Amino acid sequence: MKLTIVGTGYVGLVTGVCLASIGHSVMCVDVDQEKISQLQAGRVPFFEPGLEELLAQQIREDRLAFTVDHEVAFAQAEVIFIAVGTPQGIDGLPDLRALIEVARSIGRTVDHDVIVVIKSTVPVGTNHFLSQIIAEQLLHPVSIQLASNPEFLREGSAVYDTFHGDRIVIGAEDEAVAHTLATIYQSMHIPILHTDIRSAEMIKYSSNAFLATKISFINEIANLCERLGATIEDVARGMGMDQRIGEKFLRAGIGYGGSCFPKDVKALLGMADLSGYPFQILQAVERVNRKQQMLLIEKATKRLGKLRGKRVALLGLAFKPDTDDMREAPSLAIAGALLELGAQVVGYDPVSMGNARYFLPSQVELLTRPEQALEGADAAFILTEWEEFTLPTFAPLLLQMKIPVVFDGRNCLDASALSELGIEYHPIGRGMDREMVTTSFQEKGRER
Ligand SMILES: NC(=O)C1=CN([C@@H]2O[C@H](COP(=O)(O)OP(=O)(O)OC[C@H]3O[C@@H](n4cnc5c(N)ncnc54)[C@H](O)[C@@H]3O)[C@@H](O)[C@H]2O)C=CC1
Ligand SMILES: O=C(O)[C@H]1O[C@H](OP(=O)(O)OP(=O)(O)OC[C@H]2O[C@@H](n3ccc(=O)[nH]c3=O)[C@H](O)[C@@H]2O)[C@H](O)[C@@H](O)[C@@H]1O
Repeated sequence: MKLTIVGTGYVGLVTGVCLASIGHSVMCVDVDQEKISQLQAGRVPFFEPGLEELLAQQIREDRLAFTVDHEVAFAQAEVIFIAVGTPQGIDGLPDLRALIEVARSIGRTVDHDVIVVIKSTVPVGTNHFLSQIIAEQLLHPVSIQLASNPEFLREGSAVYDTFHGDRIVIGAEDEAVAHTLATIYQSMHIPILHTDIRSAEMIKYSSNAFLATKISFINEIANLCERLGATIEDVARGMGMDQRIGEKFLRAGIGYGGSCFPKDVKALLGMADLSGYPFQILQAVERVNRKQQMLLIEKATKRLGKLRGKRVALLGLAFKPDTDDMREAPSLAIAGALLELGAQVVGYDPVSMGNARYFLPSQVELLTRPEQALEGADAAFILTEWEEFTLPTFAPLLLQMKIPVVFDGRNCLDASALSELGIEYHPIGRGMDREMVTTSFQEKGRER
């Protein structure tokens, strides 16, 4: 089919490239001329494993093209997918300006019947709202039907996720529209769930909010494990083996970040608020996440005393490995808090140094090699579980520190390798003082 994708961010580009690779003819449009020029030259403007190879192949095989001209992009389209950003607005709710702009442009431009699919994550009711905007702008007597098709890919494994998704959700009021969309994805052999539009919009937010809840929950269990002398990895494994719980998203750490969980949790809280329903669990999820981001600072202060004047090396700045995305990365809150405490902050990341310079305060010194960041440091914070930190070649670099003390916010280092080198290691959720906690707790019981 002839498909158009509006917006060439993560979702738009990955969707466009993947749909081209299963044989559709795809035209991508973006307002960012520089991005489009890069894409036309076969370059992906962000770090995403496997995407550039697939992009180049689709361009070569003439199934994928790019433009900044909406008229050109819409001219042949049978289905238009909208995947523009819906960033958090000043009131905490998603900013829908880019979507509204695209809806107006579709209304003014399209001169044939077309299905418009909203892929962007949007508050419940937005599809309906956008269909009104399109209708207000229509210059031609055509039928434009809307559908919701939320996206569930993760950055860092976006291409894999697109071909191996657990489900494709299609929100459409019209059976024929749902059928056309199902046909587009047919060769991916992924289960398709057809719902009404509002439920599809809600599935996206509830899924992200539930995953964020899982993370805050396991982080609180980890904090308790430290106090009660248990080990979070064993606890998470034991919980996850119960298929009703599932093993995924039970990695304790310094909290979730990224362009979606923080914003989508806020948006769902905002929607609940506007409808007069206090969403108490989700309020706690957000609070726990904010607190968890400060955990390494608490641990370092306990171990080293006041951090004023101390040199702290932040290793890993992106919000997770295999991406250079710095949006809402825990490193931002941690660096800001350390600077406020008067610490000297240095940072290193294998791929996100360019974005890090743009997102982090200028007082944070960025160094191009981990050993440079570690040299003379009083503390090292591991903030992203990049593979290079887990290799045997990494641990000896920690000996460059003033005193080698590591606070691992992702529990990704090998504790026994560090101990052999005489490096002091502070992971998350691994209780050390089992005896003391157990006896004091049991003694209390005996007293009763
Ligand atoms: N990043 C992710 O992993 C995921 C994002 N989402 C959702 O998908 C949506 C898009 O997210 P990202 O791809 O991260 O966004 P992004 O911010 O990386 O990219 C958005 C793109 O839209 C373009 N754009 C803005 N206005 C435009 C217009 N009028 N016409 C054409 N292009 C326009 C921008 O120039 C930009 O290239 C958001 O709603 C997000 O919540 C959903 C699942 C995963
Ligand atoms: O709506 C979105 O944009 C996307 O948001 C997340 O994907 P993403 O943000 O790319 O990354 P995740 O792998 O989900 O990680 C998010 C954050 O949670 C943290 N995390 C994840 C898993 C875990 O067990 N523990 C944990 O702390 C990560 O470090 C990261 O900071 C969802 O996983 C996707 O399904 C969804 O499409």
